[in-house]
Amino acid sequence: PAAFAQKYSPDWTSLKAHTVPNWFEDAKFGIFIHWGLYSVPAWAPPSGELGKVDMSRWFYQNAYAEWYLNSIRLKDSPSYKHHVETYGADFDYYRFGQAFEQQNRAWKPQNWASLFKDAGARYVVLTTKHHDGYTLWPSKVPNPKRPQGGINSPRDLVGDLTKAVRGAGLHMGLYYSGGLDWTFETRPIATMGDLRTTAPQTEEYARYADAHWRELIRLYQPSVLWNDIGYPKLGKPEALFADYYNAVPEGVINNRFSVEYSDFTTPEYAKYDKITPKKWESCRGLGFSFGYNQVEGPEHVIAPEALIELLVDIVSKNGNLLLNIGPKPDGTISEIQLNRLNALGAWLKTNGDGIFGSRPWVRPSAKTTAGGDVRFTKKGDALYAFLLGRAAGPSTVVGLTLAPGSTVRLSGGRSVAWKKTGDGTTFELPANSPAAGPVALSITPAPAA
Ligand SMILES: C[C@@H]1N[C@H](CNC(=O)CCc2c[nH]c3ccccc23)[C@@H](O)[C@H](O)[C@@H]1O
Repeated sequence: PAAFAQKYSPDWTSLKAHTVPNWFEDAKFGIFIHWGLYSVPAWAPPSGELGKVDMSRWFYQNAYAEWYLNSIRLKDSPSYKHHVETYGADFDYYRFGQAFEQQNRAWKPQNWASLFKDAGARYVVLTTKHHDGYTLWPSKVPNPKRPQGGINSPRDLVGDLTKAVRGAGLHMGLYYSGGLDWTFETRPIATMGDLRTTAPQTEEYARYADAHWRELIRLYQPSVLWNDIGYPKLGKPEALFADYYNAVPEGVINNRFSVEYSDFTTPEYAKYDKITPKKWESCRGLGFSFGYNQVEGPEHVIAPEALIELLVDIVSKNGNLLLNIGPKPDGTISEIQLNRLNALGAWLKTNGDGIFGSRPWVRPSAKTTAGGDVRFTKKGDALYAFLLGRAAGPSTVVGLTLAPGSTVRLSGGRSVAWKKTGDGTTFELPANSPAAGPVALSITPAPAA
């Protein structure tokens, strides 16, 4: 029997030999899931997107519903007011565990797996422990701050979803809040400075976080290590990374372990504006929150067309979109979130050929003479041009020159007439684009530039 090469050793030179596997490059679209005790109150002021709210206000009006515990520790926050009115001032946050554990008994993970598959997602990343310290798997690692327990899900939510997601042919990744754990540090965070000083740095916590990641890798062999908001300085990420890659050769590691090394970067409610050679993944909620927020309405949630255009833009620049869903405690998903997933899935069903398995072209974008936006991807000998907005009728893409005899098709196969003009190439698009979202054209052979 071939000896299993223990290929990686715990040093950066060895780890740098790891390359981003094709499955992650090809995947383009993943589903993030934030599910936990915070899903019970499911309440946050929809104050705006991260990056669009002044940091001096962000923590007091935190739009992230998964930050509920911190928000109710800030006595002049809208969340504290809501908490007192709804549960009473002396209702301890961790008592939400009873409702969460009772309600998720009804949850059927295969329903999520088929929903995400139909949406066109190729991988899933689930929170295993968020900042509140509650673990979504029955961890055997004792929490020294909770000797009496009550911080671990009795049901193996992580394992149940992993099995269902892999059964549907998707990759399974795991999120872990390495940087913050509010069972170790209970001081409220009102500023970015507090965020740094409340990140637990004891040897005890570093051992706890390392042991948790190692338990998760041993139990589930996740395809993605999605650590969040930093890692304790006394933690041993390089040893963790080497053991992880030896156990999961096609695994990928994100850039939030407080070390230089990563397989991919993780702009949050943000994206790059040009082709970025290092693999990246943009994450965001459908609204302003990752955890389910019951007060979010259509005015806070990204529109279907904007969501599809966001994915196309990110893919044209070498990124993936990790789109978050915030489920209710019983595992059901709100109508508006289902609506957006279905819109994206419907568009990808017809137009996904130029998305999945594609790579960036020589340039990511162009304009039409009508001022419309165009995004490019390349796959095999085809160039794909996505005309954003409701492109219809004769549309001229500026600066694009096709070789004579090139074939142009709409996704789904219908051929499209084209001609060279002074500005570029004019395509005779159908008079009205049937479904929402960009018109996708495949052009073979792909022009050189
Ligand atoms: C996927 C999201 N990641 C958040 C942490 N984000 C980051 O560390 C990068 C962006 C960032 C920098 N400083 C912050 C302060 C508050 C929230 C986000 C950030 C988490 O706080 C949030 O709850 C959710 O899990």
